[in-house]
Amino acid sequence: FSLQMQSRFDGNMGFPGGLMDKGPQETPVEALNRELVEEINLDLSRFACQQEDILLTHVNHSKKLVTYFYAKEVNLVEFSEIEKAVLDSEEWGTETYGVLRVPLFTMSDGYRGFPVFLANKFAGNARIQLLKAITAKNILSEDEVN
Ligand SMILES: O=c1[nH]cnc2c1ncn2[C@H]1C[C@H](O)[C@@H](COP(=O)(O)OP(=O)(O)O)O1
Repeated sequence: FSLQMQSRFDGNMGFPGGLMDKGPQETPVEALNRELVEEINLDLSRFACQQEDILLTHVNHSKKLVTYFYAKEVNLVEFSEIEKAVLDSEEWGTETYGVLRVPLFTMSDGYRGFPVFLANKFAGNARIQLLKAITAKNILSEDEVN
């Protein structure tokens, strides 16, 4: 398994995505697909997210924000193509500062690998979203994550 995140302009780790445009003109999944093109140059003809890819909805009362988290499964060849396309995205170097694979293992010292990665700073609730994706997609069990 591999799992893609990005380093953001603000120094946080996060997932590609963003806010919906104001007004009724786009649904959450349409906004996501628009942001995926802007931030990671995703080929929507092959990899567009669908409503059924939704994993988590979260309400942030203090920020008056509802976040929707979608996870799309692809094979390793596709994953690699998606990674390489990021360098040609419109927002490379402005919003998107790096594309990264999350280390989905823990080394024999019990710390290096995934635990070290989790010590990063994450945008919004991206850390919770990451843990949800890992258990929902059966990459690690809840016990292993804990
Ligand atoms: O990966 C994320 N998971 C959850 N929330 C996130 C993530 N990345 C950003 N955010 C939060 C942080 C901000 O409150 C908003 C908007 O983020 P941003 O990327 O700056 O949005 P735009 O592209 O400017 O629309 O979401």
